[in-house]
Amino acid sequence: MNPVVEVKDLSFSYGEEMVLEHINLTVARGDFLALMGPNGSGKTTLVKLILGLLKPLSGEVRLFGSPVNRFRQWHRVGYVPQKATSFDTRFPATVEEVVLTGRFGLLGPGRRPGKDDRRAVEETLELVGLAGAGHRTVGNLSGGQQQRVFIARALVGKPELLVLDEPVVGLDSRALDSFYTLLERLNRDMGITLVTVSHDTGTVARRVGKVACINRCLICHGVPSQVLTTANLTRLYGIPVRRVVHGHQTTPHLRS
Ligand SMILES: Nc1ncnc2c1ncn2[C@@H]1O[C@H](COP(=O)(O)OP(=O)(O)OP(=O)(O)O)[C@@H](O)[C@H]1O
Repeated sequence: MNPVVEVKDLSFSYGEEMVLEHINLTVARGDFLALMGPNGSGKTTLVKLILGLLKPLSGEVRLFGSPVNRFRQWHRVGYVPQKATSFDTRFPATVEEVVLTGRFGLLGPGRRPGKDDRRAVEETLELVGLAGAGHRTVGNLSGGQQQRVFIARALVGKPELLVLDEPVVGLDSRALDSFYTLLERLNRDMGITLVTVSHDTGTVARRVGKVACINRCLICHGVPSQVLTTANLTRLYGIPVRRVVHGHQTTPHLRS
């Protein structure tokens, strides 16, 4: 079976500035992968290349076995972009309306949403813990609830791959915890392959299956307990980093 994502010898620059160099990465079906790295290390750029939103300088991206520039089955992919929740809070759309837009790819141009689409919205809101919130205005929800609305929008088309860029910015530790519990359910119970960008090394170490550490190059890639070593994290962040062991879990901490 084809991997869900294959990144082969991928390089990219914005003009003169090289942002990614010779990245090789494979995401298999059922993986829960976090892309980690300091600010400006190229994580969002890599996500955009994976989704075909940017064109590589060299190298290749394949989605479900097809070169991304020829890939057309976008209903198989859900995407929550970095700034999904930073909109004007006076924006009048309801939760249901926003989530319903996630069905448009499946519906095709000109077709109006029907009963099945509305049922899919209801089921997805229940899945993300927002049952009964369909008629609320998105701008009046908390940051964590808004985050779930945009995840619901990405999920409502029943994707096989969900890509999330910095999904936890601004969430407190309780919201963060329940957010990762939701991601684990999507991954484990529904078999959705997940790729998420994260800054939070502690949570990542505990909650995801694999990490890819990026700072222009791929510094390391694999199971968190094996690759988030003091040496790798120090290479990644360019400053000394220590590992703190809690029971069986190893949590890396940045030291300034
Ligand atoms: N549209 C753009 N034009 C020019 N340079 C850009 C553009 N977008 C990003 N960059 C630069 O490319 C580099 C990588 O940016 P990118 O957003 O991919 O990093 P990141 O790891 O996602 O950062 P962060 O963690 O801060 O979100 C940075 O130096 C950034 O300034």
